[in-house]
Amino acid sequence: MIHIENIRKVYRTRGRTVTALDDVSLHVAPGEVYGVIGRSGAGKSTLLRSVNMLERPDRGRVVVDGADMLALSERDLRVARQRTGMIHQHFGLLSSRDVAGNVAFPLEVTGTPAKERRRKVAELLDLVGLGDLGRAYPAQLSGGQKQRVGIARALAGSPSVLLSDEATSALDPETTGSILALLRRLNRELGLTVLLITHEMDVVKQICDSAAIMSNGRITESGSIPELLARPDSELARGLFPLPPPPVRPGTTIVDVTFTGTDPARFVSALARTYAIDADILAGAVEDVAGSLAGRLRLGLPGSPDANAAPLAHLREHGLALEVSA
Ligand SMILES: Nc1ncnc2c1ncn2[C@@H]1O[C@H](COP(=O)(O)OP(=O)(O)OP(=O)(O)O)[C@@H](O)[C@H]1O
Repeated sequence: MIHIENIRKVYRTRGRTVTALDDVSLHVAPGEVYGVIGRSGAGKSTLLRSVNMLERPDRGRVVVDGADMLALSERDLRVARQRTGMIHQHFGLLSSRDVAGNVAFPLEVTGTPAKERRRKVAELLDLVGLGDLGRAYPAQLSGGQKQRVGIARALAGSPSVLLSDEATSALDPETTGSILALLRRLNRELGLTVLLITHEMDVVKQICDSAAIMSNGRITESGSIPELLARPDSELARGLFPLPPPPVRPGTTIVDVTFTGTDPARFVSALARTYAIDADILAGAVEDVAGSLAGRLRLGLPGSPDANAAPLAHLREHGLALEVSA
């Protein structure tokens, strides 16, 4: 649905040169919720804005729903942008217009007749749970309600793709949860593909099917969440399930096991059953990630890593990612 290939973007301002995107490629499949996570300045906004050409990459290729975005004329680009809705951290609502007027705005721009506009606005407000707030003004709304208006407006052009620019960063955790649940529902019910950028691991944990980690204008890790968690030394796993530094325990093998879709009790009891090992559980973080159980568990196995070669191989053979320290 979104194919970004080897894009590069360099900003040059007053003698300063910043490479915001350094050979970035990303592939978002139709119907998935894809999160790009990274620190401030990593290049996330530039990447997101390159999808609908709010920023034009210096080179590379961006294809959205079959349209080669860099090759489009201004007119065709306007049409392609309507198929790509966008929501923002600070909502971007017009304070002089009521809720219905804000949602109607893109429909006015594209010349939708008034009657059709009214029908569509009512339908969109119902969809985002604001059916009775059409006459309210943005100043009268909570942050969560404002973002719902932003989402309704972004969906006015019946887009196939929704771009979310830190949409929950200005919201408290509970409201964040309800907006993410709404995005997930729209993703499932409308088949909407969602590409979001965030600096919060919790957002990835709550709704993403796939993710990429960005740092200094580059993508350091990308793939589906189970794929990423299965990688040895996964940066995403460490971010999602932080554990304290490993303790020093002479004569013990410390192993951090990352798992997804497995009940951790199963591999701990398999070690006891097959190898008669009494593993100590030293730390752990287990959560529901995108609907399945995932986490990291730190085990202490008696003996050196060499002495534990067979049980460690057994764990790896069962698809678990391990980080071993003595
Ligand atoms: N219009 C611009 N002109 C010059 N430099 C820019 C411009 N936009 C972004 N940059 C620089 O490009 C780099 C990447 O910025 P970008 O906003 O894409 O990162 P980000 O990961 O979204 O960070 P944040 O979460 O703080 O917005 C930063 O060093 C930033 O200062």
